[in-house]
Amino acid sequence: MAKPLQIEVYNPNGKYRVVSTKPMPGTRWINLLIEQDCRLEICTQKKTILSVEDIISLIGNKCDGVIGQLTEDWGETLFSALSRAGGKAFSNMAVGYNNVDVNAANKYGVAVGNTPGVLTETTAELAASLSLSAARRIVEADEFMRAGLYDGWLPHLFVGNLLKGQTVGVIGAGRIGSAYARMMVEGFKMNLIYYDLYQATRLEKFVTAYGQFLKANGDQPVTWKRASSMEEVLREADVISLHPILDKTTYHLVNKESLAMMKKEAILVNCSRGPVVDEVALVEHLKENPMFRVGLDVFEDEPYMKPGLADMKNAIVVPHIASASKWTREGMATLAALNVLGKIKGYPVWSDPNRVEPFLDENSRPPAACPSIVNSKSLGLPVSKL
Ligand SMILES: NC(=O)c1ccc[n+]([C@@H]2O[C@H](COP(=O)([O-])OP(=O)(O)OC[C@H]3O[C@@H](n4cnc5c(N)ncnc54)[C@H](O)[C@@H]3O)[C@@H](O)[C@H]2O)c1
Ligand SMILES: O=C(O)[C@H](O)CO
Repeated sequence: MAKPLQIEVYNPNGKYRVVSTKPMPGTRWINLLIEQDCRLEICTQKKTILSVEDIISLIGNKCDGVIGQLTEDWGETLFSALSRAGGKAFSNMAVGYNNVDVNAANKYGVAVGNTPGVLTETTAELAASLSLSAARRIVEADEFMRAGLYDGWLPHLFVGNLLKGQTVGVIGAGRIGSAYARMMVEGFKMNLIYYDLYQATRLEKFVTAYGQFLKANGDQPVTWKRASSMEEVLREADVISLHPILDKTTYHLVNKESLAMMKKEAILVNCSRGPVVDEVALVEHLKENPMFRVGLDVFEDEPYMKPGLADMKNAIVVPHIASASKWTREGMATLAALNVLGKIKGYPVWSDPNRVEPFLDENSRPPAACPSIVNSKSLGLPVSKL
């Protein structure tokens, strides 16, 4: 028989059994659960990615809800196990939920939570950092210094791209894509071209107003354009950042053909999900186009990189850290815990998952609602009037 996984138990006599597959930052989420009569079991096993079998053993015979991670495969097997154990709630500690089979959750009547909003600016800031680092070749220059290769200023040393006046392209102008666009437009006076299935009205208004402000002050105004196809963005933009969800329509959105449409000196940033980019085609493109640069937070076969990527000087790679600020990660833990708690308690679903601030205020009790349940309509869950 497999050895049981290590767990830490809080409030052993609590009425509802909630499992968290990982320790998460902060203590507020723990306190919120135990104050509301939950027995909380946190898996502390030193194993980064838990298997489906590991999670089945954590669920056991009686489990009211699980807080899980984006690295876990939440499909038919886990939802049926959770349902057999009496569970009615699961929440990812992430906004993206491509690791979750929502149809399977619907079949077993399990609510699926996610954590939107709290990570919008944090993730956009990382995308902006990667854009800048790629444009100004910061990682290459840092390696050069540390290798003791710097022997004096030279006119050609690490010459990169100036962002001001160039065009930033955003594919997927939702919460994070729009926040990133605002940063690049306002911070670096870039013009914007974006592609999304929906019009980003607030973003357009922001760029228009900022352009008018610049003009009134005698500066060159910034402009925006909603592209009618992704290809238009690829052809026109100097820096392109990917922020769509991962689904069938965005899998390998950037591939050999689309890379060939981009400018030879363009910068591509991906802080969405790895499979949005065909990484094998990207490695080839980086090899053939040394002036093309890329900043990646996510990878097609995470945690692995496709062969050759790590050798490319024109690639900056970081380990899926876009939401990694203390405040954000603590907030994500809180939202995930409140999704599970709210469903267990029979609370309604918060009416606007884009406005989750009331749940994050440490000085007041959170609203009696689930902050964000992605299958609330399918399950016919009531919506909060608050
Ligand atoms: N790297 C990280 O750590 C990190 C952190 C947070 C989020 N993410 C990823 O970012 C994604 C976006 O998060 P968000 O909060 O901005 O979500 P969101 O739902 O607000 O935005 C996603 C946008 O993508 C658009 N979209 C969907 N299909 C598209 C298509 N085929 N072409 C173009 N646009 C399309 C949607 O219309 C929407 O506007 C998440 O789903 C997650 O996968 C990654
Ligand atoms: O989807 C998400 O939330 C990220 O990938 C982790 O923050």
